[in-house]
Amino acid sequence: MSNSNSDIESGDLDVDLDLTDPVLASEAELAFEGALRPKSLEEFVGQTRVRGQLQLLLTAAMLQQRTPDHILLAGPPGLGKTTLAMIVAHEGGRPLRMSSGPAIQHAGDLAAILSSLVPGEVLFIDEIHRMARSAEEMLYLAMEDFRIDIMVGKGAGATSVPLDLAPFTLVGATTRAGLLPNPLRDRFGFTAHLEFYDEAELEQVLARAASLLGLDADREALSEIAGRCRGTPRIANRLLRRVRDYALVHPASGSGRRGGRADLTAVRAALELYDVDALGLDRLDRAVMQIVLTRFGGGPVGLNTLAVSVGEEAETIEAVVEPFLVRIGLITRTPRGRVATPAAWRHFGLADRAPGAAAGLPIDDL
Ligand SMILES: Nc1ncnc2c1ncn2[C@@H]1O[C@H](COP(=O)(O)OP(=O)(O)OP(=O)(O)O)[C@@H](O)[C@H]1O
Ligand SMILES: [Mg+2]
Repeated sequence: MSNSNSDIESGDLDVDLDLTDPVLASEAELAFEGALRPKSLEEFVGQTRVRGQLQLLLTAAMLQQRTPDHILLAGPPGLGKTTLAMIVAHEGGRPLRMSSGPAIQHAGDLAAILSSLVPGEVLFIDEIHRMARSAEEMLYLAMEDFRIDIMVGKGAGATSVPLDLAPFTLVGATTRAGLLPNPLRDRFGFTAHLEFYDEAELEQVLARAASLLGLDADREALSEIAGRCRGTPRIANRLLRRVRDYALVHPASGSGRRGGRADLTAVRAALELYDVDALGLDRLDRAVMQIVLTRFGGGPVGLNTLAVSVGEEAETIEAVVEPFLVRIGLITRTPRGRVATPAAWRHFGLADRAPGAAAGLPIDDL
């Protein structure tokens, strides 16, 4: 936790803000997210490679007046998958139908959606790895031939009736591309792998959001938030909103725009209050790291053991917490489990307890 000259003690308040779980986000947060979503590829910040690839695919389809190929968007939560799906529809002037894997639990659920698509429609299936297996098989045929077979009747008298579908573009999103069966993955014409954003890109995301919120935030303030949002635009926007709240409640001297004025002091105070440390680790990240470091002496620890120890789903640890911890070099994945790096021991002020420290090795040599 960084020092701040705030007069607020974060320990006095029981604030439990989940910065990563979209399911726990309040409706207000979701409305806020929607309002900040870029509407075109041009407005979409960063992911230069994916943007170029998508642009080419969409433009080629437009030139030939056909529906674009199916697109799979893969990557950790909050990096812009839903936003890109909406952009694909918007850029081509096509209607968009939104569904999700957990909502498709029977082949019939999918048949109902597919048979009601209009020509050229974009069908977005979020969390596509959670779709029922029977629906997955129906989707193979639908993606390839724009056709499905509907079973009529039961038992020995059952027959399958083919049904032609309107040509459509499937946009699938997944945080766990590895869980998709190969036949499904292979039927996408293009897979976009979204990467975490760098700080310069996050500053752009934040500058855009601040201006939409009418918040007057200086460069230093935005850069501080950018360094603490785990490479994730959703978290950047959410932290910015907390900073905006802080700026409204503690107006700095001098003028501000309608949404208030935020400087470095306000950012540090707000983020300290919400328990976001200098690296952007939140409570869950820190809980995971503490367990690896203190209970398991730095590891290796298996994913399931870790999940049980912090009382979280293994899936959350694997999809939400771990990719970031690996990316910033606090843990590494080994065949025997997760292992803390020297940087982790240092960040948590435990360098003297690191394995080998007693032997007098400098921590960087461990
Ligand atoms: N490249 C970007 N430029 C600007 N804002 C972005 C960008 N990517 C994402 N955002 C913002 O981040 C928020 C989250 O993005 P989005 O909902 O698309 O993420 P997601 O990948 O679908 O996450 P999940 O896996 O949780 O569904 C949106 O409100 C959007 O405004
Ligand atoms: Mg999404």
